Amino acid sequence: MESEDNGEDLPKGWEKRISRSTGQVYYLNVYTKESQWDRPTAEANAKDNEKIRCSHLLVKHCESRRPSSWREEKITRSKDEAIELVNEYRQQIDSGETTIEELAQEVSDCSSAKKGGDLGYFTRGAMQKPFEDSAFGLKVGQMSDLVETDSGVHIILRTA
Ligand SMILES: O=C(N[C@H](Cc1nc2ccccc2[nH]1)C(=O)O)c1cc2ccccc2s1
Repeated sequence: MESEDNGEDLPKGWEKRISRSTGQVYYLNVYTKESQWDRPTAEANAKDNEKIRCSHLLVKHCESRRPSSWREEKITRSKDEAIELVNEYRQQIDSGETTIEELAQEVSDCSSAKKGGDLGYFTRGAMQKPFEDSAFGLKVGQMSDLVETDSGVHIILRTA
């Protein structure tokens, strides 16, 4: 017998949602962000295609894979200077003076700067490994320490 929605708790890892277009109830796997119409009967598993969402601030330097950005045609700062800058930005965020989204819009050398550094949802395998390892190690709402990739020096905020 299909278990009616008699207010019974959902199996772990599922959330009940209402479709904005049809008003129908559907169920969201909170790990993979996949959704389904049928009421789940088993725990959601965080398959290896788990999706998370992050925003980040990137400061490139002369050794970056592509030492150019919307901000600067030719980026010449040294890696050490980039690290110093990111540490300063981190302090401004930690002090509450600004947010990573606000700061990313002004100073991030990634094209995601236009969207406050939002990279959208992604699974493992999508981003450079050091970035992925840091991002998937964060809890939602948590900010990373400095992360170095071939692109430059990042601060990451996991948003979902
Ligand atoms: O690789 C990108 N941008 C590069 C810089 C960069 N390198 C990264 C490495 C890891 C994560 C984000 C990164 N952004 C660039 O502009 O030179 C991306 C931009 C955007 C924008 C929106 C959503 C995803 C992405 S990934």
